Amino acid sequence: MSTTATAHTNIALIKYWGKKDPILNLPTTSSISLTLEQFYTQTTVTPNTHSDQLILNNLSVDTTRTHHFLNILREQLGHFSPLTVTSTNHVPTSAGLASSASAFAALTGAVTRELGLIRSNESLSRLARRGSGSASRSLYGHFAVWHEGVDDISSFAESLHAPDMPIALVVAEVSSDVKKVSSSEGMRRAMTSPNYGDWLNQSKNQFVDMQAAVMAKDIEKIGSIAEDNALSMHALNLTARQQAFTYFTSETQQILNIIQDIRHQGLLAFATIDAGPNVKIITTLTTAPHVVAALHDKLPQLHIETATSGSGITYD
Ligand SMILES: Nc1ncnc2c1ncn2[C@@H]1O[C@H](COP(=O)(O)OP(=O)(O)OP(=O)(O)O)[C@@H](O)[C@H]1O
Ligand SMILES: C[C@@](O)(CCOP(=O)(O)OP(=O)(O)O)CC(=O)O
Repeated sequence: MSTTATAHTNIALIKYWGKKDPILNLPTTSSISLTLEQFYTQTTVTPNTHSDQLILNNLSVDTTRTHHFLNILREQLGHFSPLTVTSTNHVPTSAGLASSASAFAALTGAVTRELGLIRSNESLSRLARRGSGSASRSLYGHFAVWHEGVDDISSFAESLHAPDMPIALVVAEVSSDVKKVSSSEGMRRAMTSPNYGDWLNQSKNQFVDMQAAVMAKDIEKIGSIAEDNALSMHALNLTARQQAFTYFTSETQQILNIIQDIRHQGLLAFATIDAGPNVKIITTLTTAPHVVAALHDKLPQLHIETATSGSGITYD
């Protein structure tokens, strides 16, 4: 007896970068994301008689975070026996490409189904949030919104019910090495920046503007707001009072410069960056090949993949 679920990663256009409650994973801001079709996690859970185990990409790996999360699910859903979690990430792990988002969404779905429970995606999003905040948004396809909320009940994600649009995300993979500063630790440091309060206010306005841009299918506006939001998030890391840091490498900066150049040449291209050096370029389906060509022209070795809007959680 086993159950399999597949969830796609999502890229935040309005970022989650700070926790008002680290135990419940309550964020300091509401966030908006785009789910990606080409990057996903497939997870199978099988009961065993020994202990929780995680087999990730065919390797037996450290189970601490998974075990901790399964215990939260036991608390919330009722006791269940130890599980062998067999998971494949079709996305680099721990490289700021949101493997934890698809991972914890898929795990939440698989466990709930295995227990024979039928829960709404909203309720699953609240559970997934406890594993990794960004996972709350990965239950949904296309554009999702995670409402920051004030407690466990009110902090959930839902679909934005956005219209279809020809949006694409060009992922420039600078490095798939495991990052040195985890998202949780990065947020903790960023919150010590003297600019953090201003960032919260700015994010509130950008959240409203982003929703309007998404509903208007205005990809240029979506890109422009997302780039502003992301760059100011990374400015917090640099200005942290405690252990200031950056996820940027010289290649990250080079890619940002190329994006600026091609934008001046008239191409629709805006950058967003998460907890790692990789750059995701928001563009249109027809412009994406030109963005890829411009990047390869200057950086021939760069690993690039183009992603499109993806679907919500599915079960086998
Ligand atoms: N398929 C999986 N099943 C269970 N746990 C996973 C899986 N994939 C990743 N994880 C857990 O998530 C951690 C990676 O999460 P982390 O938030 O640090 O990085 P990320 O998700 O790649 O990047 P981001 O900060 O953009 O979300 C891994 O160390 C592992 O504990
Ligand atoms: C920069 C981000 O990608 C941060 C994601 O952080 P995580 O969701 O990985 O953090 P934890 O809740 O501590 O697991 C922005 C975002 O996805 O909103």
